[in-house]
Amino acid sequence: MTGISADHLVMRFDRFTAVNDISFDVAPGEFVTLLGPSGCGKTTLLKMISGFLKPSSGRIFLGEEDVTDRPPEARDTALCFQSYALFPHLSVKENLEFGLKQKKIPRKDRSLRVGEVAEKLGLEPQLEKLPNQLSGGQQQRVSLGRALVMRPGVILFDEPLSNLDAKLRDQVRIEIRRIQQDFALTAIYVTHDQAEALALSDRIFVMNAGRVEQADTPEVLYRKPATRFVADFIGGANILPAKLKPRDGGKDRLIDTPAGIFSVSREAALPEGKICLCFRPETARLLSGPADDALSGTVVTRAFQGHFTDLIAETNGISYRIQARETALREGDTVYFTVAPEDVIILGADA
Ligand SMILES: Nc1ncnc2c1ncn2[C@@H]1O[C@H](COP(=O)(O)OP(=O)(O)OP(=O)(O)O)[C@@H](O)[C@H]1O
Repeated sequence: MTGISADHLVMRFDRFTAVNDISFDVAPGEFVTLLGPSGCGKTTLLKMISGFLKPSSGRIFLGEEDVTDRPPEARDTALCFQSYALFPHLSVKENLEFGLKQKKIPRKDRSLRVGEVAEKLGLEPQLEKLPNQLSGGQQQRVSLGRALVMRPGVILFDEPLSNLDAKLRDQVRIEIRRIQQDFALTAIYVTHDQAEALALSDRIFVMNAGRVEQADTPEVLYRKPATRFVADFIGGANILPAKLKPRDGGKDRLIDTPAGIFSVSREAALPEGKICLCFRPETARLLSGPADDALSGTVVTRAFQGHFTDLIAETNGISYRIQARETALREGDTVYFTVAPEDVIILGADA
């Protein structure tokens, strides 16, 4: 297994900096997702790792080896991307074999590898078909298979599921994770779909404007986002302007927001300067009526979602989302709720 390290990577296109001083270590066998909005530099970073782009400055290591100046074919990486890029005139088997032939792998070894990968991916019945005789999911699998037969130490994915419908996306996503583990591959996966990132990754690098804002496990990113951008990008977050109440001698700190006064544990670190308060919609606990420490708002919209009901409520012109397990509340009703101090996240307002 091969780890990946980046040391102060920068990519400039003329005067525009697409990747701005990124350093990281990915452990052997780790599954890391690059997540961020369109244009934040995900694909550029992936292309530098695979060798299709040479960084303006900085170094890339695969294992112990500095590969910065090596072309893609001399790196232990394989790339799998969205437009399946299969050769239309070659059968599935020939498509799978293509890279192996180019690498002059002997015939016997080629059929062994193709057989193994076809079996793992359930492609054996399709081997003689042409790509246009396959479904989108099958084509994506061939594309994945083509990368896997090369037995790379590192596999790189660029939005591999974006051409698939929602159901198939779920299936292939599970397959990708299983295959990555079965083949003990180190994986870097690019997406702007946060649900995909949360479900797949050991760690997610949340990118914004050419930088990594936070690199952490999905759980930490969700529960302890380091910046407002991360809180907003990962999961639904209610973000409210906030001020620390000056006279708060009790067990918890009191935070004043337009939606009411929240408590946050004294242990929670408070950033310098202006702050904002964040809570996740599902952490609001509904009360049956007014209570001492209750927050309240007017229900503006209600949307039944099956296993929960989404309420958009408003207080003093600020709206926020609450996810209720079960509720009879309707538009115009008053919702009373609390958020436990440990579920309240305080962030710098400017970050
Ligand atoms: N060859 C290039 N020349 C000039 N600018 C480029 C080039 N390649 C990328 N860029 C710019 O660099 C920025 C990052 O592009 P990149 O493709 O890495 O974004 P991304 O995060 O992968 O976005 P998306 O999710 O839309 O694919 C964008 O603003 C893009 O316009």
